[in-house]
Amino acid sequence: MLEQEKIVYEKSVLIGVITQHQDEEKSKEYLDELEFLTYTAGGEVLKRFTQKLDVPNPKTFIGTGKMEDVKAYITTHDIGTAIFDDELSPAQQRNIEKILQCKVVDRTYLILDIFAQRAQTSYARTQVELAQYEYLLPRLTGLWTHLERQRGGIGMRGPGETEIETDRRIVRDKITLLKGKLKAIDKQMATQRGNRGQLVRVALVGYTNVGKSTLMNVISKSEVFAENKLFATLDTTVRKVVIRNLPFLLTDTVGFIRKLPTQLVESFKSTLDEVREADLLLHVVDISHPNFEEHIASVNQILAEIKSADKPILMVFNKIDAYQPEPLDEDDLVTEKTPAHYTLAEWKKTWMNKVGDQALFISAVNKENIEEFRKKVYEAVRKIHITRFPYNNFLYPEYDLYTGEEE
Ligand SMILES: Nc1nc2c(ncn2[C@@H]2O[C@H](COP(=O)(O)OP(=O)(O)OP(=O)(O)O)[C@@H](O)[C@H]2O)c(=O)[nH]1
Ligand SMILES: [Mg+2]
Repeated sequence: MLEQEKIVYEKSVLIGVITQHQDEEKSKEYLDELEFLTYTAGGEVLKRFTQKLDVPNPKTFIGTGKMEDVKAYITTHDIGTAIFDDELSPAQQRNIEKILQCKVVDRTYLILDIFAQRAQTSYARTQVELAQYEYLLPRLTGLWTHLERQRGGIGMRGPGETEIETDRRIVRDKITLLKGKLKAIDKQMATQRGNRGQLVRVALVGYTNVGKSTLMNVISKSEVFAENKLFATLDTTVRKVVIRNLPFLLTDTVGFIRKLPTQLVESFKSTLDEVREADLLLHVVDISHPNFEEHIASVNQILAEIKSADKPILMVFNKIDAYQPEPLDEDDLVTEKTPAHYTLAEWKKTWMNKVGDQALFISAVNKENIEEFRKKVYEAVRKIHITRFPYNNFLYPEYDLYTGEEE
């Protein structure tokens, strides 16, 4: 059902809108991210279209004139997929497909497609499959039936045409089946988590591609798959880590993203349970990304949704090696100084004011400040550990920098 195959980069166009809630700059940021998603899914973007819109057209999302432009471009450039940044209703998707005569996918489906491509374990695959079927169910009639599904590529790694052409009942049965299967695995995983005993649990959380897996590798000396694409990690990895005799469990989790499809949040319940059941969260941030503050906000929002926002959290600002403030000439009295101009020192101060000493700045790749990172993690874990094992409290002295051997 889920196919993993190497594909040639498929020619795509992106379509986004500028609205009251989403100005030109924001719209550009979203499209940058959508382009990265497209690349991750195996596509290349030849052109972006944007339109100012107060309310989306109920039939075709964007207006008729703009649609003509898109169609002309698609025809002359042999475009395989039109990718919309916003969620399309099933009817909109069908209408647009009829007009454009190419595949039409939205951000949600693109993310589902990437997840399908990357799911490794049977658990992750089941979760993705369920999310795909739920996405497909309201869209069953006539979806891409005029296109050859055999060609593969973006959006084609989902349930195939046989299911689509038979009837919804089969899909519903399949959904029930997958839900049952997941429930069984969830139970099993809950037991497994229960069996891990009383060790302190620490979870790496953060936006996708911030360096969680890289950091996991650095601190646990393990080999977790990391790469410069979105959603490199779909399956949770749990490692036992020991810092100065102090053992704890470290979990690497799936990265978060804006507009995370609700189907996915739901079906990745067990993955998120790892976060929910953690004692301490390491919120990793890519400070070199121009929108890192927004990323923090969306991660915090998801943490709140899964009722994990009030756990102890260490803010780990990663990729300081790649951070570059926008230059601001000292003589320039016109340009207003914005956070984009902050130096690293200014960011440190800002975050110190916000969260005290619960913020640190590192480079996982260059191993900069890793010693301080270990110290902070050690101290935070120790605090929790000694409430659980008060009798061996003396085993874990204050971490003192620059002495003692590293684990
Ligand atoms: N410059 C720089 N790049 C880094 C650093 N840490 C990680 N990266 C790079 O960032 C990319 C993403 O790293 P991952 O560790 O896969 O990120 P992740 O947060 O696990 O990503 P997902 O699993 O996709 O959510 C890789 O190309 C890393 O090499 C760092 O400190 N500096
Ligand atoms: Mg990862």
